[in-house]
Amino acid sequence: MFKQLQDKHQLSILLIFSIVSVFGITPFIIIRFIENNIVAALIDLAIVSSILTLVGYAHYTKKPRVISAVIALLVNISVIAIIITNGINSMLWIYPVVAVTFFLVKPIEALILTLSNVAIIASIPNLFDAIPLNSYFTTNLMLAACAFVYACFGNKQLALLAELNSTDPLTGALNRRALNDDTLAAISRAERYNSTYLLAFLDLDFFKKVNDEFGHAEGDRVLKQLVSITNSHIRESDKLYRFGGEEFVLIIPEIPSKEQVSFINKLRETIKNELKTPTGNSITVSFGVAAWVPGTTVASWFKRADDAMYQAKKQGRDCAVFSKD
Ligand SMILES: Nc1nc2c(ncn2[C@@H]2O[C@H](COP(=O)(O)OP(=O)(O)OP(=O)(O)O)[C@@H](O)[C@H]2O)c(=O)[nH]1
Repeated sequence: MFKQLQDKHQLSILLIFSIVSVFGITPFIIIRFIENNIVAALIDLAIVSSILTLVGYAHYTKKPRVISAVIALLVNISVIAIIITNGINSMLWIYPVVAVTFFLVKPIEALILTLSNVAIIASIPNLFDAIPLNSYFTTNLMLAACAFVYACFGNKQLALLAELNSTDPLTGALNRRALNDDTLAAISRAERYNSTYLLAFLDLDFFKKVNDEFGHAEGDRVLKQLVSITNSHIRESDKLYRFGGEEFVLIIPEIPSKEQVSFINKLRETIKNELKTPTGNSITVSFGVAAWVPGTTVASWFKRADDAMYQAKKQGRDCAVFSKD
């Protein structure tokens, strides 16, 4: 989920960056041709066309992060090339390049790239005859420090947004939005690799009684504890989602057919042994389970698991029913 949000965010940044680059650099291509500074004009032309091609490619492949890193390298190398070619006249381009580098790659990578670039430019002979070297260093380091702090802060905000976007606030389980995305991803993965996947509905038995007898706050505690128990008995690749109310969904990838029934029943028994009312009575869970089969859609998968859940409740609860469809 975080990766998806980060990719979307990065694609938007790349789009804005390409528009700004075209409008910012194109006039200089014309000016340099008019001034007969052909090398500088060709470097600018190469920069703009490379950025447009790379940004287009990032949108086409939906893989913006590698492309962002390539563009960061490209603009940093280009600014060195243009300063070597044009001297002090192109010196000011270092500032937008430093700033944009922090939008393109991780803050620490941007910092390393920027410091290396600033140092390389400082070593160009005769460049600092006209401007003081200490001002050059100070202004660039100030800009890099501010951009670094801002980029770290932005990354944290994005991670928080992704968490809020995908997590159920009461229990900390993944939410329905994440479930829809991950079910689609599971189906395409299963279709591509023909791998085994289980989708299990978990529903607390007689949960209304817990609320009625011990109050809603106690009901909330039970929901949280169910999530905590379940999460501590599944693998990291197995994911638990709150479907709504006292109903949860587990997506379990790569589980061999002969282990499926025993895994689900062991989990059911564990929950029964560990999840208690304040008076010490066990709270049980029913399972409705459907394995991925070729031709499964999100709707058909949920329906098969839901039908199996209906059977589990009908059979008296505290049991697991596997869909036979
Ligand atoms: N405490 C608490 N209760 C909730 C929450 N969401 C739903 N519920 C309660 O969950 C109960 C669900 O009741 P039912 O659908 O009758 O299910 P049940 O009592 O578990 O019965 P079976 O599923 O048939 O075994 C209702 O009392 C809801 O108020 C929640 O976030 N917190």
